[in-house]
Amino acid sequence: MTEVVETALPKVRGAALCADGVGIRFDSFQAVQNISLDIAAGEFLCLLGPSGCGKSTLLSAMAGFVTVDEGSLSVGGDRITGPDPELGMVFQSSEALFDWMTVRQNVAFGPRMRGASRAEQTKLADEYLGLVGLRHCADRFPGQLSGGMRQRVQIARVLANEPGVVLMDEPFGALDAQTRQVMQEETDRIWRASGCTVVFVTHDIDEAILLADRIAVMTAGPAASVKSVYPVDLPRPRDEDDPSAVELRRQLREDIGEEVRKALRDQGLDDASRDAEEDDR
Ligand SMILES: Nc1ncnc2c1ncn2[C@@H]1O[C@H](COP(=O)(O)OP(=O)(O)OP(=O)(O)O)[C@@H](O)[C@H]1O
Repeated sequence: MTEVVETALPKVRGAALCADGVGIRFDSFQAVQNISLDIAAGEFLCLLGPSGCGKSTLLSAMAGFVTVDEGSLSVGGDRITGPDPELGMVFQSSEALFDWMTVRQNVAFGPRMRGASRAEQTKLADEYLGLVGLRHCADRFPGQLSGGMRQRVQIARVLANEPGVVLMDEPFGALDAQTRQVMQEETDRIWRASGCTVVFVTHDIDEAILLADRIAVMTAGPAASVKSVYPVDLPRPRDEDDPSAVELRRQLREDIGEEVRKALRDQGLDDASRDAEEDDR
């Protein structure tokens, strides 16, 4: 059980994120095309879609790491032209942490870079470590923590920059099933406490139903776009056995299954496509 320290953190106000007709190419390869999404301030949006459709590419463009070739992306009404303190990214791998720094130094890194005083750095780091339930680990090094704990440090480090939007690229993909479940519950709690807007990429339909306000399903690539957007009108914390959750899971499986089969057919893997169809039945 995570020991969560009550904090006096001000609610960080989420920022709205808007994609307007976004297209991204790698040389002559059109990865995504005509993506339009209006994500409200404080909303939790999950991006689901077949493997290789362009979820990470879109998320990286939202983070300002990848240039948009058509259309535009904006945060809080300002066009995204590169990395921006308003946009925080949590990666799948906790290798993103600095192994030679203590947990506290890792979380204080952003405030230090923006010139906060030493006392303010420590205060912010401890506040956010409290929020993710890891204040007691502040003096340890990342290598001394479990995978789930390292991911919580990553989340605290991003939140210490007080971004309006947190972008998460399959952050729990490398964790075992049990730790993953704990992290999903933690994410729900941390997101509500922080008030940030979250865009969360996942392969996992159940994870999306557990966390999202809305789920955007992408088509198979190349030139992937948004196929459908599902609101998740279920009370939190979510009950996966709620009949509405069961029905939503069925719809999402069908919707994504169609795209996976299309992708397999396009790759000439028709036998695999037939097998996938049979698995769905
Ligand atoms: N730097 C790059 N150069 C060339 N092609 C790229 C580059 N990055 C991604 N792609 C291609 O763009 C497409 C989308 O890749 P992306 O990683 O965004 O998909 P994804 O939906 O996140 O996949 P997965 O679910 O398997 O992680 C793929 O065909 C990939 O090969």
